[in-house]
Amino acid sequence: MSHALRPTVNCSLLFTELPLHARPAAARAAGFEAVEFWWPFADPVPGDAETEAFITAIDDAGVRLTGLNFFAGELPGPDRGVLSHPARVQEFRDNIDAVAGIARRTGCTGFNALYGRRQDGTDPAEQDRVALENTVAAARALAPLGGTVLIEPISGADDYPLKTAADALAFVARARAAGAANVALLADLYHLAVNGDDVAAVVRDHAAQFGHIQIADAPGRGEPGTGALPIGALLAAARDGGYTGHIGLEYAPTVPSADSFGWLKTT
Ligand SMILES: O=C(O)C(=O)CO
Repeated sequence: MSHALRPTVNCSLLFTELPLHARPAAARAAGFEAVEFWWPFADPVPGDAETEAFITAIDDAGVRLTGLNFFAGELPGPDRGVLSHPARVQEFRDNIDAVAGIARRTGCTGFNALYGRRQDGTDPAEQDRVALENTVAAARALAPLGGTVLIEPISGADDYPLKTAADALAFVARARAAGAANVALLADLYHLAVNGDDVAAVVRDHAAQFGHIQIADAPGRGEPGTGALPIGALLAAARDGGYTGHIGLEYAPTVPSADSFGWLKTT
């Protein structure tokens, strides 16, 4: 990237041609210094050997882990997060400890807690209450490690209640009012655009408060240049607006992953 914004490669969408543990090294070979992952294990609490293998893959590759999603149920799949699921509170709470353990070992500080879809037969207000309590618990556990709990509007599921930046910012404000200062919006420019948000206005008005930015082009979720989103201009505006964090490259490449970075030279 031709500006000061720093890329981090989302190894849950990029380099999926390779086994999970080979992806950090592939990102390094492509010239990157940082990676992020969706929760890379099937269970909320992985075994010690699984955890070690994951951390070793990152350490051996010589990259930094900058972002990690909390356990999100089946993703992609029916769940898209469990933060607001009353029946899954124990799984989420157990997962907080597992995430904190990885944070301690890796220095990772960005943790995406996907909200989850509305559940048939469950009062939305009850889901929102559970999400708030879980968020506060996660924020408290990660604060001593310098961690931030990220709240992300996503697209592709009508019953996922956080669709716009305003939706997520309202929830962030509630978490902060409940005492969790280390909670922030994850502005995924692709999801916001697909959901019809005014992405330029969101960046203009809130860039300095973003906890993290992720990018993919829209439509299609491919690498920048495969759709119509003015990603270069949006990232420049984010920088001008005071955003200094990483940029998560969270796209599904339309070409082999290693060949999908040409756009970086001109962005
Ligand atoms: O589910 C998705 O599409 C995500 O972006 C998760 O981080």
